[in-house]
Amino acid sequence: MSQKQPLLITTGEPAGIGMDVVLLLAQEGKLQNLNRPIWVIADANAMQARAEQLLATGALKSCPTWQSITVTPSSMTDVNNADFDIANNAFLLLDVPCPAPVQAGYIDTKNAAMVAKQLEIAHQLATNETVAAIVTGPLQKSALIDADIKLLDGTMFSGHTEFFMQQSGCKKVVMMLANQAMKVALVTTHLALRDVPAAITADNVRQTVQIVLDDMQSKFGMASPRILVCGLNPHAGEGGHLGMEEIEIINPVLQEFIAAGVDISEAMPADTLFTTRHLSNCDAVIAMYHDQGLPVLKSHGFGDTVNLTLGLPYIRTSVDHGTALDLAGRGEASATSLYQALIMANEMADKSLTTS
Ligand SMILES: NC(=O)c1ccc[n+]([C@@H]2O[C@H](COP(=O)([O-])OP(=O)(O)OC[C@H]3O[C@@H](n4cnc5c(N)ncnc54)[C@H](O)[C@@H]3O)[C@@H](O)[C@H]2O)c1
Ligand SMILES: N[C@H](C(=O)O)[C@H](O)COP(=O)(O)O
Repeated sequence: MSQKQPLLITTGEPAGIGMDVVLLLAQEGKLQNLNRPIWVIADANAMQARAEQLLATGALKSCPTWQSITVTPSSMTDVNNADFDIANNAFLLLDVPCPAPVQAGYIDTKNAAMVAKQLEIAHQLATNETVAAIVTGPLQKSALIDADIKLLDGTMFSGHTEFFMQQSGCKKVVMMLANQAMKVALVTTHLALRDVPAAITADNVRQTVQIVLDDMQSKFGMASPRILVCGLNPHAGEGGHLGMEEIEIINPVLQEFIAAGVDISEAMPADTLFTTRHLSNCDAVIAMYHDQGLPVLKSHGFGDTVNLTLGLPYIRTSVDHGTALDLAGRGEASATSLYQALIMANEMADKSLTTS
């Protein structure tokens, strides 16, 4: 095996495009050019079936080769000692079987536990440093919720970000999405819009800014990042006439950072923050909620964007897209976001080797 630790891909929802994009990158030789072994968690039979489906569409010209190993909690030692023939295989497949048959494009909630299992294994392998980073494929949050799969604290499964945060014992992590045009970090993540205002607390804003500052340095090598912050309300509250969160909560916290010499703005109107003049003079934007920041970012590079979690004890990057059930097995899914997520994880892993 190569001396470098592997990058671990979870393929997520088996009915979605997670396995498709792995197979497409393998065909292009893009899993093999990263200089690290690639491990992939999936159902081995479903992976074989998806490859045959993609061969039938013509999207795959020939079937990539991979080596397979069965994974159970008791076989983790085998995984750690896997003798992976990297020269002749695109990836090592960690086989986690699905209890129900997999049909591309059609969710079966009986397979939701297998999706959660992928994340548990990934967390375990990243925590014990068997793998250098986790790169997640898309899962269908509603399938896990419908199957009554909960986060560690007993609340509804809301996403990878919250899952890895709780598994790692972190009180707070930050979702950031990044592409060539911008980096956007979020104060709140997968929360109903009506619950957002209550979650905009001084502690939440302060912890978000601190994690962004720390990880912009440790993960992107920026010692003094320039950060712009969105207000919560239209026109950043219009001087208090359209909401008081900016005056009472957000700006007092931002002023603490400004006083400490951090290059950060006070709350700005979100509609004009995302303009070229401002973006060209900043390294990261902090948005208050999911659909304040992510639509702008994705409209500037859906397919070339990486989702990453800041504040975790290990590296986790992800695709920018969902399960795309309409494209699964059809050979029409783009694998560029997975490739960008792998490149970013690889660079961060190399960087942590040189700085540790
Ligand atoms: N990383 C993740 O796990 C992740 C990310 C986003 C959404 N989701 C989940 O995915 C499910 C479906 O979400 P959605 O429909 O909002 O978003 P989606 O990204 O699955 O699909 C939105 C549109 O983009 C297209 N698309 C998506 N990925 C593509 C690709 N690789 N190449 C070409 N076209 C692509 C789809 O065909 C669809 O038209 C939801 O359960 C959502 O929570 C998961
Ligand atoms: N909010 C993410 C996005 O829009 O791409 C997506 O839902 C994935 O979130 P997790 O990485 O937490 O599953």
